[in-house]
Amino acid sequence: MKTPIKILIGIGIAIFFLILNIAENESSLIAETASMKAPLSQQVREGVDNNLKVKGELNESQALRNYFNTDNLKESLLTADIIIVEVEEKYSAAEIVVFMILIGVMAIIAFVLVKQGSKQTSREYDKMSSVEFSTQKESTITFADIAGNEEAKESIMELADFLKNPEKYQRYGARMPKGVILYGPPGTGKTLMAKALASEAGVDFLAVSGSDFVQVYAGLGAGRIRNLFKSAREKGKCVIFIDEIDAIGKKRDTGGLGGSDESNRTLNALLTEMSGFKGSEGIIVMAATNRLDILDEALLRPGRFDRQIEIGLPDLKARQDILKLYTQNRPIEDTISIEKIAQQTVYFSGAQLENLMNEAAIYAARESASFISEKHIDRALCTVIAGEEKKDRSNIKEEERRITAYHEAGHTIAAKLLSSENRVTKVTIIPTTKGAGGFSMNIPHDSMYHRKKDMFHSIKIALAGRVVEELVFGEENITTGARNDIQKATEILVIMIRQLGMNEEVGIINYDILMGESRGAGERLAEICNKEMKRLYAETKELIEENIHLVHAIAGELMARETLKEDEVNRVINNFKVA
Ligand SMILES: Nc1ncnc2c1ncn2[C@@H]1O[C@H](COP(=O)(O)OP(=O)(O)OP(=O)(O)O)[C@@H](O)[C@H]1O
Ligand SMILES: [Zn+2]
Repeated sequence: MKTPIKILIGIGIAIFFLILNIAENESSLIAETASMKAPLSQQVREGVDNNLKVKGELNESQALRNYFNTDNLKESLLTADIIIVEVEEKYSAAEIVVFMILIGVMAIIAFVLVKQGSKQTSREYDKMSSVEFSTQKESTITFADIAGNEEAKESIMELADFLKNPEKYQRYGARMPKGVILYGPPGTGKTLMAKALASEAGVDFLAVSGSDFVQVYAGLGAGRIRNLFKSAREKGKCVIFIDEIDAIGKKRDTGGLGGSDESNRTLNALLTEMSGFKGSEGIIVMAATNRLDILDEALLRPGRFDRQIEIGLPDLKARQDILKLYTQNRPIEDTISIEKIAQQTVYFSGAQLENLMNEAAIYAARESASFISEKHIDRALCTVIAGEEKKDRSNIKEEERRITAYHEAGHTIAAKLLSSENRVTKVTIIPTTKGAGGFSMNIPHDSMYHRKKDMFHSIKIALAGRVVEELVFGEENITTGARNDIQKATEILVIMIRQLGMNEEVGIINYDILMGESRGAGERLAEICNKEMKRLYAETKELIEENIHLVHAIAGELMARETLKEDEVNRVINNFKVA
């Protein structure tokens, strides 16, 4: 862009001088002698009168020559009977031609510049709207390269089968899922999963990032989406992978701030494209995000990203598997215990574990050591944890793990004791996207109605985390970990009391309807809710106190193994029943 700027400056200077020139030529006087109308002499003299410039053409008349020396030129000329004509000095034909050529040249330059610019923008536009995705035919990554996350792997393997044998599913009228969202913390292998799916199914892999679609030019994002799907269709079967889907798929603004218009348009294009292709076409769109909760609901509807798979941080066992994977092809000293490293790397993601082994390898290489030894790994641990005092940090972590283990054990034991129908399918102390720790429970119930007693049970199960914290660590050491639990318990209780007529004192009244008329009911309701909650908390505490041995057992197992599956939970509890 350098030459055009220089040309522009040149043109500017030319215009400036031209204007100056025109201004100078304004209102000149031409004096002629009466006898001689046409000036003969080449000599020109100028005089100034009342700011008027007088140009006299000198001919033989000596008189005129003298007049230039007087003060009052115009008057003197007139009294001397010299005709003066006041004229706008005309440009000569040559001057006009030059002037026109100049304007012409300028116009041409301007035209070329504009055209060049627009060509460049349109070229840029073309380049941008044709997304530069990385395509890989049968990328080399397979499911064998991914450790941990067994459940997620299983459901993605299912998809691979869908892609490989669509006929098998079509025969039964099964609809192939179009979109899958992988969600979870960064570096947990979401991209790996998508790549493995493509390679396992032997199809192309089209990878883009959501942030590629956030563009300055209006409509560009939407254009890129359309192009992406166009090339996908041309390829036939393929996996489209959209990393950071949240960049385009954030909840749409209903407030209508102009700024979000563009991303709305991109999101709409994506939704349209996804409804546009048939499942049988063999295209699967995979998207990854760190946060499922900020995505627009429209994205998660059936026919779009209707499968959501959580990819969590690895637990102890998964960390061991990942570490094994990354020590496989490295010279590791025999004395190194993978299990011990796994224990030291609580809350590490797969990417961090990979990084850890890589750093250790670098340290070993620097020393030209024959093996990667414990000291290299220790040093690498410090580097990866970056700056923080390793010892302190692992102490904090240990305490955190203990608290989380007991808190989750509380939920688990309460769930198992309150109803034999309750199944605890999984407990973990590895943070999930839903918060620290994780506890999942299946209650086989009639989904149409919830019984009053089930609702009370749900509240107690929610409170049990806090109850255990209080019982085991003391009232002063209770933590913020119960925030979501308290929210959930409150929500259930308030609905029971305000809307469902499940509290004798309040009666069978919908307080949301009544509220407008009776002021002060709010305070009374708050009092009743509080009283109810206190009762439920006390009952939960009693239940837990009687069974604290079970809590200790589950917490102990959790600290040792981080994640317990259903059968392991049942085994721990049953051990006590038999004894
Ligand atoms: N479960 C795993 N097994 C093996 N390697 C893993 C695993 N998880 C992560 N890694 C390593 O971490 C790297 C980064 O993983 P990946 O890019 O798939 O994470 P991601 O979840 O997509 O992260 P982000 O959210 O940051 O995009 C991988 O290339 C791999 O080396
Ligand atoms: Zn909890």
